[in-house]
Amino acid sequence: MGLSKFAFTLLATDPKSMARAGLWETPHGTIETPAFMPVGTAGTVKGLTPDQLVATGARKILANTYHLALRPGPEVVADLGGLHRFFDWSGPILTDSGGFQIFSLAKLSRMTEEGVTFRSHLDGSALNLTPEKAMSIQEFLGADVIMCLDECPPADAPEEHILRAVDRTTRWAARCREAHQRSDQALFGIVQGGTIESLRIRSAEALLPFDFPGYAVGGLSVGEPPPEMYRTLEFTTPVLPVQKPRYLMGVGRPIDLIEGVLRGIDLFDCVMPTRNGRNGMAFTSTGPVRLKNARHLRDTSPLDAECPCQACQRFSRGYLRHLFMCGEMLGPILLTLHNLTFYQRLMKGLREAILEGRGHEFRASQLARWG
Ligand SMILES: CNc1nc2cc3c(=O)[nH]c(N)nc3c(CC[C@H]3O[C@@H](OC)[C@H](OC)[C@@H]3OC)c2[nH]1
Repeated sequence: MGLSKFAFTLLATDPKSMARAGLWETPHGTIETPAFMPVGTAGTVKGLTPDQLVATGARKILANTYHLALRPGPEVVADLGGLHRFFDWSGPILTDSGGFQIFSLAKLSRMTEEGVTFRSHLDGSALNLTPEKAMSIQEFLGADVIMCLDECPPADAPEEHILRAVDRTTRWAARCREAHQRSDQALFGIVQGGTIESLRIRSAEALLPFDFPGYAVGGLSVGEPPPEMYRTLEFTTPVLPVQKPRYLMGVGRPIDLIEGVLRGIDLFDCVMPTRNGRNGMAFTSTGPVRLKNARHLRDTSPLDAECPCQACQRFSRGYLRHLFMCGEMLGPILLTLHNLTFYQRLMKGLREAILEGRGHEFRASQLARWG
């Protein structure tokens, strides 16, 4: 059975929370969970070479179907050897189905039962994304983990809109399951339902019979208050299979990763460490640091004394600030390197705490230091 390639082994579950630590086998290596996946939208984590990315501790990255489907196009990526060859990444890769990006990026988009029609944000050309096309695109790209095409309603959508999105997402999941051919790829179902318990349960229960190798919690990190996201996880993850990985899409800040793990999430992705890094905002073990702030002008201290990354081991805060003030490209590169190292070290610490039975104490230990 092809999907035996995606065995997920639980190593420990925290006695006082839903936190778990596990090992997830993929055709491109084993992922230690909980894990954070850096976002690489157009086939690159902006500013980093693959070796630098490995140095941060990352073992899995994302590409993004919407961007690559438009440019250079799935067939071109396939002709160039597929995503792993394309950016010479030997680790696992996950792609999204593209539906979410279409709503956040495309100029015009319209959704019907058939699929989503939209105009490319690049050249305005009209495109049509159906569940079947989302499968063939992701098969051409060749990621290890691919996502169903789903409908992610805005956080403030009325309940009947969220209900319609849940049921369409379920119908599209059936079409994706039907259309997906490659047995060396794991197709994840995506649970919708906003922050409404009955609709989250409806969505999760409707996806269980498909026996997906993993389940994503979608429809969050779309503007809802964090406590609403946490509450939603509390009644959503228990409906999902214990023995399958759970992926919370688009999340989040460091505290959101901790709160998500404590509520049973295994995988995360977010642009925050890379995007904030490019803008001079660093996550550190004593809280966030805005490097463009004048207070760092003559600061000889490292960005984060506990961090093993190049930015912290070799340079002063004064130098890093200088790079940003001059618009030097080394600034964003070094802070991207640092922020991803911070996220990977955070997940490593959380995983070790869970393995030692003290996962539930991890939040307090971190918050005390972040100020
Ligand atoms: C920021 N908040 C957020 N909430 C989200 C909710 C959904 C959702 O319900 N369904 C789908 N299909 N995708 C979602 C996504 C996009 C994740 C992708 O966004 C990409 O980041 C730019 C990344 O791809 C490099 C990732 O692909 C795996 C969300 N992002």
